Amino acid sequence: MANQESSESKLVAENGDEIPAEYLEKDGLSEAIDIPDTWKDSLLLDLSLLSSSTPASEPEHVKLRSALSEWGCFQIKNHGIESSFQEELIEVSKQFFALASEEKLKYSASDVFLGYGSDNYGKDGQSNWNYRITLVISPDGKRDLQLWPQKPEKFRGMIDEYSKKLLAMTEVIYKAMAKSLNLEQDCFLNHPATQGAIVGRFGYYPRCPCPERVLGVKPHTDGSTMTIVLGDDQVEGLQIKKDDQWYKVPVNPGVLFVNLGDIGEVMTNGVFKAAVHRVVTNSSKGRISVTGFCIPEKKTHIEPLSELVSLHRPQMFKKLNTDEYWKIYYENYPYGKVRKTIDVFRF
Ligand SMILES: O=C(O)CCC(=O)C(=O)O
Ligand SMILES: [Fe+2]
Repeated sequence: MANQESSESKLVAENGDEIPAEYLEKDGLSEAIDIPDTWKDSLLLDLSLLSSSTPASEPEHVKLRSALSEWGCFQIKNHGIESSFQEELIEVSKQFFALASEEKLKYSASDVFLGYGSDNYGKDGQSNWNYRITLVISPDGKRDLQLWPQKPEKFRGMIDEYSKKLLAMTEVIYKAMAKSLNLEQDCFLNHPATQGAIVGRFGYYPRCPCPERVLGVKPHTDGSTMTIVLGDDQVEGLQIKKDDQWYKVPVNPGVLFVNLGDIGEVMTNGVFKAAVHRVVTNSSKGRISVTGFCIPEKKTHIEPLSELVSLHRPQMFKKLNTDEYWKIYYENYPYGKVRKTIDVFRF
């Protein structure tokens, strides 16, 4: 990864300079369309109808199952996080990115993934138009507080509070996923894939003079079990791909976006899909997002749940070791060789 000093100066193109070739997509971007109205409703779930006391017969479980099998993602409302809290977290994140470079660079790390920096890979067409700070936010014992910003003053407290809310939400969703598949309700929660950590990625996508050829994040699936995105409610940017067509994720105040990652697809033996997604840029507005990735522990072996393997549905993925998985993910992720790392583990 390029050093943080140079990555900090590269995005000055947002002020009208020429865009460095490393950000430019050779062939431009394929167009995205709105999600058809018929699907929009099916992809918006009411989390209050999916709490642990809800019987599996609740129709919202059918919606959940079909959203994850067809799209690998959905949006949630009535999740218990106040809109005012969401707005404040976006605002405080924005204030962090508005700080002087010198202050932000205090939190850069040698790690390819954690700390402050940008997805700057230095080769033509490979860099993403963003700044981000990535932190382990849960459980408390796995946090590296050296990387947690001291400014703005409220940031740490809000991250702490959000991590607790996220954890509670993931538990509800894992249980609902199990029920939607007629499985024992704790089968995901008790699985090693959900015992790791939640990593928070606070992202800033500056406005970009050439959104037709520059992406905030290139097409990928997440290396997570599940991911929850809190997006700016003023600016679109996230898009999902289904059957070779890109769709814009609608901006909906108070609503969160949930997608399955590669590990979730492996666990469910491909019954649920990891959503392929990307982030586009915008010529008039910058965008902020707060993404929570639920990732398994290092050196963990993951294979499909035996309940989802049968004569009719043979095992689709080999047992994977998370260290091996991440090695392949990082060898390929920025370079566009393998967009879905789990394809390597497919039978
Ligand atoms: O900013 C977003 O909306 C999503 C970011 C994302 O896909 C990622 O960091 O993996
Ligand atoms: Fe992602």
